[in-house]
Amino acid sequence: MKVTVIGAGNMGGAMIRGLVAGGRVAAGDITAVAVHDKTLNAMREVGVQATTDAVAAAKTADVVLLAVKPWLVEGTARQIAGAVKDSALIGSVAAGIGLADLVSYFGGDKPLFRIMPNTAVTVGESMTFVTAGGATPEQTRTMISLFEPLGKVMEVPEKQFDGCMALASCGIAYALRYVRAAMEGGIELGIPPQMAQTVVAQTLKGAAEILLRTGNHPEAEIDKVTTPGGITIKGLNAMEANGFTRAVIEGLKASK
Ligand SMILES: NC(=O)C1=CN([C@@H]2O[C@H](COP(=O)(O)OP(=O)(O)OC[C@H]3O[C@@H](n4cnc5c(N)ncnc54)[C@H](O)[C@@H]3O)[C@@H](O)[C@H]2O)C=CC1
Ligand SMILES: O=C(O)[C@@H]1CCC=N1
Repeated sequence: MKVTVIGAGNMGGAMIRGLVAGGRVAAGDITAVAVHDKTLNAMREVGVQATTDAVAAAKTADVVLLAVKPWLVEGTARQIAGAVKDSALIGSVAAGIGLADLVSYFGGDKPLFRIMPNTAVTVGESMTFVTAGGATPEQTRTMISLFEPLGKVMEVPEKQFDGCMALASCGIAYALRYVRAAMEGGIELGIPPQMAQTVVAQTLKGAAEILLRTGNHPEAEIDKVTTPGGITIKGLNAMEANGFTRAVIEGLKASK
């Protein structure tokens, strides 16, 4: 299977590295399309082919993934639309570009996908969403299987896509901002920054593992921590008095 990724920046580059590490596609069958020499060279170092010629790279591909900024998707799509094979799976990771947009660029007779990973593709722990349009179940399975080595994958209807993107693709930044805030609090409490970072990251990892392994509601797990009259409930109440939950909800709702 030949995979062409157009745009090898933060997300495209991370996906390519993840695909190579995932091993479901041979590095030599992956082509990165980029515009800058530095990016082309970085991609060649990963072992994939690299070119500036999007049309040529699209022509031979079984899967084409668009990973340019949203405002460049239409131009890039229209540039390659006549070149892609009829059977090629076409995916876009661009925020805000819907299936209807992709149909208008490529036509309605192609297997089209919206794909939304997050930057944890770099460590094989992405939360990736896939929405298919005009694709057979087998084609959808093929697209999903490409991303499975990069983390967890969920197929979702398009109406859930933007909410999922806010929770996971933007959400990884929100989780990291929590880490930064916690580190700053830890430093006030006398913990050195690097140590605070390790402590907070491991604590988040532990919290995430509890939820993923048990499926328990977070509040059930919080109850196990909050000793009546103890110190955790004082901390939680002080955080809520300062708008913690409200700030998270408003931030997610603003992510569109
Ligand atoms: N950064 C993230 O966490 C996520 C980004 N996305 C989506 O991924 C897409 C790319 O975002 P980033 O990687 O963050 O941006 P970026 O700016 O890091 O990468 C885009 C790359 O595309 C290249 N490019 C521009 N025009 C090109 C062309 N005609 N041919 C080939 N390459 C071209 C740029 O030089 C750049 O390297 C966006 O549409 C964004 O919505 C989706 C999920 C998460
Ligand atoms: O901030 C953005 O627009 C992109 C899409 C999801 C994560 N980063």
